[in-house]
Amino acid sequence: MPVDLSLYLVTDSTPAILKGRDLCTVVEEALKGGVTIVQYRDKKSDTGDLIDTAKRLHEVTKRYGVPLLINDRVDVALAIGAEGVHLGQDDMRFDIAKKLLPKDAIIGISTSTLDEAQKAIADGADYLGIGTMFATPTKTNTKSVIGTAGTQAILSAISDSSVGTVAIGGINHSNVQRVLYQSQSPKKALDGVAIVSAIVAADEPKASAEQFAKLINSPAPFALTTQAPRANEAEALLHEVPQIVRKMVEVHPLVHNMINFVVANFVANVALSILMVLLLTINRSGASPIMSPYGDEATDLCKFDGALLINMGTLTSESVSNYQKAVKAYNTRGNPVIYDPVGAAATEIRRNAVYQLMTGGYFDLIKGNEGEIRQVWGSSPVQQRGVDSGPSTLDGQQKAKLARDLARRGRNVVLMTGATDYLSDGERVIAVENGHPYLGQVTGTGCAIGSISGCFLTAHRSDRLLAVLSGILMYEIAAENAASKEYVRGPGSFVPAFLDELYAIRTAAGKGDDSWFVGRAKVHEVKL
Ligand SMILES: Cc1ncc(COP(=O)(O)OP(=O)(O)O)c(N)n1
Ligand SMILES: Cc1ncsc1CCOP(=O)(O)O
Repeated sequence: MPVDLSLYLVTDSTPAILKGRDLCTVVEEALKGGVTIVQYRDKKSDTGDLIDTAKRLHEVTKRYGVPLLINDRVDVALAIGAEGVHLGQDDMRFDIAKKLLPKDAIIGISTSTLDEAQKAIADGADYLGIGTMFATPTKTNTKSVIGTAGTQAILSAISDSSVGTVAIGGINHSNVQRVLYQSQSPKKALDGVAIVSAIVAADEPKASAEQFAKLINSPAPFALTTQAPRANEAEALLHEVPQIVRKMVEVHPLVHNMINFVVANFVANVALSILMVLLLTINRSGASPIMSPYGDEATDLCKFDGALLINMGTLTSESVSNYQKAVKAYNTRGNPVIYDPVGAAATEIRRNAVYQLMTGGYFDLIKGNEGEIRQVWGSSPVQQRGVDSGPSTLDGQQKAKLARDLARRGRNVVLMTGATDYLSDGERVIAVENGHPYLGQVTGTGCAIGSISGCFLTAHRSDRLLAVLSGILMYEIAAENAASKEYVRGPGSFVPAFLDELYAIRTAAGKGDDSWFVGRAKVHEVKL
């Protein structure tokens, strides 16, 4: 019978985690809460004590009809008749363990690379413990931290195998749904998650396990199925754009901007031109919009069910923890989160911030220039100077592929901005050639796209790519209209004209007038 790996408890008897409590009592509480498999992992005890504790644990797990596996020690598993073992790469060889253990014993193998996974499958492992997912104080001697992207790469390469899979390392209530969602490859998903401290160290292990079981068995609040491309995808999407703009105007969405101080004023004005906006920067004054980069406020602000924009243009030592708090609040509620990794590759601190944010939360949309998107992908070969993209080294097809691959990896939407914008949800790739060079000469015009996208993602949740596309088109057509005014002579006179044109489109759309859009979109689908 296949083993239920969905909520896999790995024990730890160290004082920092077990906190002096009786291991069997803690495990029994966790079993009451819904743990489906238990691994006894104890690196310190002598063999005699290991056997005694394992025996007691086995009495408990048998009462709940849940298998007990022993970490590393085939001899202990044999001594107490446990259902199986979990072996690391440096433990007893699989073929020897297989020979020693009963035929139906469960054998799980730790894997952090594709080679290890393939070898374990070829040997006949029942399941793979894939990790380390995230760095964790519970095990500091881990070989590598592979995140959801590394896990997805392994799952994708072994999708033909029916081997069981669990992820391990740093998994807790706030990230478990994202781990399951973002690790998923098109043909193979994780069968479960392995947890140590979030259950064993919890004040109430039963409640903790119950909460995990609930989260594992319900879809991630931000989960959406990506749409398969239609025959004439670009045309089909364009057909829907005017109604999405009308919807956005009607819905009046709120966007919580954690934006850099250089562009805050401009972004606020852009957003106000198209809707009502909740703008967060530094001060609060009377009834004007709330101004704060304070992550703790997100717990209240996310209740408005708008979007969150993280724009790390003016990063400080406190920014990342504030962003993380806000992302957690919005992710938990399933509201859209946009990440604009401004200047991502410029400094070591920014590169680390990208890593921390990408591993710590789910972003519905990642929006950036070529240099930023390359850094997020993790392959930036060039040092970015300031926040500009720098000279491009990719042709159109390569840009489209990078946007597609990053979106596929994160199971979200990616917008790579430039003279041509590339937008992808991992399946469809759309190139947009609207806009005007003046946009590149006014600071904040790129950042404002993050805020605009937030409005559209809030108003139209069922197709994120279409939502973002509608926002870009409204924005870039407004820019073209502004630049064509005869009184616009350069970036200075362009800005007020641009705000006016955004306002004009919003007013027209509010009256059901779609004429602003007719024949204007310069959009095509990129086939890869
Ligand atoms: C389910 C599961 N996956 C991975 C591990 C890690 O095992 P290993 O690499 O042997 O490291 P130690 O647990 O021995 O520190 C695991 N125990 N369980
Ligand atoms: C045993 C093990 N192997 C990789 S990470 C890890 C520990 C996971 O502990 P936690 O769930 O507390 O992060």
